[in-house]
Amino acid sequence: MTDLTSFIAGLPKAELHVHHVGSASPRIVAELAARHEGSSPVPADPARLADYFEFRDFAHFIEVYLSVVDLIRDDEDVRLLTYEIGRELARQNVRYAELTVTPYSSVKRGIAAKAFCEAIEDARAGAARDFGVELRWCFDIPGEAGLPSAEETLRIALDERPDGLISFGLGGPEIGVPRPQFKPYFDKARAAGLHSVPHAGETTGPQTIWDALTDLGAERIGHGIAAAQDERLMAHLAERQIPLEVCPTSNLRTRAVADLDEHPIARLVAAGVPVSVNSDDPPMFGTTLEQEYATAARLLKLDVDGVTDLARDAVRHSFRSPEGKTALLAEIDAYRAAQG
Ligand SMILES: O=c1[nH]cnc2c1ncn2[C@@H]1O[C@H](CO)[C@@H](O)[C@H]1O
Repeated sequence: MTDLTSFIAGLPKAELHVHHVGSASPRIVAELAARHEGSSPVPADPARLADYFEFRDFAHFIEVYLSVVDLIRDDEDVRLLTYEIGRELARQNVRYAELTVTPYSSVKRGIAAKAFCEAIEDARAGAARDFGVELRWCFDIPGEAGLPSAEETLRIALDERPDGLISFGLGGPEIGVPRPQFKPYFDKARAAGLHSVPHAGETTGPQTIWDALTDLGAERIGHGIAAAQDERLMAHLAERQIPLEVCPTSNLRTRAVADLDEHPIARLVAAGVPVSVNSDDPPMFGTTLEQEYATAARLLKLDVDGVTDLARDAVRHSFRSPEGKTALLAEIDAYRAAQG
């Protein structure tokens, strides 16, 4: 196992499903909380954060998530947070990451859209220069904030159009937030050349995934684990090669699954559904991308070659340029070959 752990650590990787604020390190969260002590429920002591990040259910997780979002008050906070995410990804040998960013939440809290986009782009340039990691953005609609947030997210995406923006998403709760209502916004985002990557089938059943495919033109599905409850849907995803972005520990920690051993990833893979393995909100869930690879290796009974294939699949499912994909695949192959 130690061998596999160190193999995973050194493996060049792509991360396709990781949230911006959900990637803030405990040190940064605690620092921000200390700055706003008295006005925030978030503990200013990093040692107490683990308890704070203990979630009763998905709704509680979103409540806690938004309390951390509340700590980010200006574009300097955004710049620092984003740059530090780049550092942590690079530490794990992630070369390319699609980061889900929710501009609406920050704009609503008083950061101008232009300043927000400049901050993430500055961090993107800094992360490429200083850490050798390529960051790309998925701007997501926070589902709980409804259609006004969809309107505003689309407006920011199209008016600001930061260089790193490649896709349009939909996050937050699924219960009480039907996907079809967001169709007009996804239509416009897709017409403008953005890829469609909504969350679906994380906390509700397969119908939500069907809706994401039919109404939102999903090219990949965030989570999508409920597909395992529907043979026809799994066959459809396999036939069309529509990948799921699977985040095992997240599903455990938000209590979408009761036990990792009950996680449907193996059933999905057995049905031929393309999957990548991702970390979602790593410090909040007490995980890392490396740990997610190790967990997937255990659940899928993978050896070094199987884990290498997982890394390759994430690159293939990504929206990186063809040259970028070829280069990263070659780097993965060279790493595998050098390990004997
Ligand atoms: O696992 C997740 N599922 C859905 N949304 C999530 C998850 N992790 C973080 N967010 C974030 O929750 C906020 C509120 O909608 C959004 O910012 C979304 O990106």
